[in-house]
Amino acid sequence: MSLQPVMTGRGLTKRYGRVTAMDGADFEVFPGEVLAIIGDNGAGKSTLVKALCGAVQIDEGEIRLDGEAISFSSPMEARDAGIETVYQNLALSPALSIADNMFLGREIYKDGIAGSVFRMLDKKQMRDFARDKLTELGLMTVQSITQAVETLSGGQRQGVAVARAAAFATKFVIMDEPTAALGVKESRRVLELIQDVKSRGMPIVLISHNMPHVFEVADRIHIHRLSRRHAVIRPKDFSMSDAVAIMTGAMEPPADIALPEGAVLN
Ligand SMILES: Nc1ncnc2c1ncn2[C@@H]1O[C@H](COP(=O)(O)OP(=O)(O)OP(=O)(O)O)[C@@H](O)[C@H]1O
Repeated sequence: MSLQPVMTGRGLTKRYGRVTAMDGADFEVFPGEVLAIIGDNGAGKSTLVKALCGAVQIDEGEIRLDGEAISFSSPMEARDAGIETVYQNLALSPALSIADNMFLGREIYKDGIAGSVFRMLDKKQMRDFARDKLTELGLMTVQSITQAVETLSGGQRQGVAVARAAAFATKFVIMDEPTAALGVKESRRVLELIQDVKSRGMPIVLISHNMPHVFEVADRIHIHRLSRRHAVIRPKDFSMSDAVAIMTGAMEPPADIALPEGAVLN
């Protein structure tokens, strides 16, 4: 049996009035890999991942999840299907606790009438789950799970966002510039987290402008150029300057899309 992609996009097109943000873009992510997406400003990377996670609706093309054609009308639907997104601007509520943030929008209610009628939250279960997930990823350095997110450092907040995504994703996690706002030490921790999440078998799609970070963690690099996929390379086959040259059009892209071992494209 060949390795099948978790998600594929074919001919994805998105127009905003006269601007074509995505123009026949292809995409695929396979089980167990970190797929980085790079491209110049305005190349259409964000539009692509927004289409994959239901935040943008495509005008043309087809998206398949585990081989089934899907069309998410909201990020909530993509989340329900097992695709979690960690946004650059951290979609956390600062005033809420770590545990409450982890369960934002998917709170656990108490059993019986207390939950079904009076909508009482099962705070203990949520706290225990949040603590377990943060501990699993080596993130329980915070004093308490009931601590407000606004009291955490940028790196710790990013940790909570990654732990939340890793805890609930069943298909893959999308990370949009997860290290952009962080210092050197905090970025390092996030890169380790990416490796940890990958080692649990969860694929990651990582948008980043940071070439050293991309080359450190990616198994494959999807290069986006002029609103579509231009190339897919393996970091071990190319240098960072080659990747940038392909991205800017200064170097011809390789003829073939690099695939994980054992994978075929239909
Ligand atoms: N909501 C929108 N309305 C109008 N134009 C848009 C919208 N979103 C994106 N665009 C345009 O589509 C193109 C692709 O944008 P996109 O944000 O996907 O690029 P990007 O590769 O993620 O860029 P960056 O690296 O700067 O974040 C750009 O020309 C952008 O101005």
